[in-house]
Amino acid sequence: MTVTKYSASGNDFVMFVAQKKADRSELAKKLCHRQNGVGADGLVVVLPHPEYDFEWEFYNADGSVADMCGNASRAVAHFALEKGIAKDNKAEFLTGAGVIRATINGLYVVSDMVPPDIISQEIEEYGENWWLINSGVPHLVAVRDNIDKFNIEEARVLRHKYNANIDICTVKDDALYVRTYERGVEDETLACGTGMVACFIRCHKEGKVSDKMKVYPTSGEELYVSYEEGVYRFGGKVTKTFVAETLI
Ligand SMILES: N[C@@H](CCC[C@H](N)C(=O)O)C(=O)O
Repeated sequence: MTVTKYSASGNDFVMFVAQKKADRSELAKKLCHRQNGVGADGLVVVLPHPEYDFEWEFYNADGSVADMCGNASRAVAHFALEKGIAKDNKAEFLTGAGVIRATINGLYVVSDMVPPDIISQEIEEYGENWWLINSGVPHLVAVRDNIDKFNIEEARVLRHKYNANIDICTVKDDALYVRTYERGVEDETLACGTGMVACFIRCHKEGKVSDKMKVYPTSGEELYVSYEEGVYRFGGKVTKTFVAETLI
């Protein structure tokens, strides 16, 4: 099987085109395995759709299905354009969280995110206030003075208690800095798109950021999140790493 590997702000994905929906959970685990497979945070399968350019199946590295992935939404838009599945530098596709519209400009891809749901602003854990926000998938978000220290054991406890990804963020020098413990990878990843958007949403609602902010995840890559005409928008570069024939 031929697969394409992408990195989007440090989140990495294996992707391929298929014709029919299937349970590809075991395949996702094998392909995403860092030693015995291709190695990735997630698998994206692009499938035909009668109304949109395509629809996707998204799997985390542990084989679990997730409704949305902000970084993969940008990478798959680039992939679909190259394959001729999307046209005119635009991709419109169906995810478990709803329809994503992406604009592709070379390697720079911007996704219009699905409308978020702020589930709770009143969660108190480990001496701080967390907001539970669904920005496509659920994120528990705390804002701190600095994010140098991220207690992964505590994040793991919260991840299971709330069945959410866990994010800490800080605003510094007109930019937002974000670290995310990801569900389904079960560790901190180099970046998480829906996590960056969820952090922006909380900071924006609290008046800590302007309508458009540079955002830096753990990888150090520069992205932006904005709130324009009622839409949260997430943009940055994607990297097509390689195309390979797998024997898995
Ligand atoms: N890395 C993604 C989010 C992928 C899904 C997440 N791990 C979950 O299971 O909720 C992103 O860039 O948004």
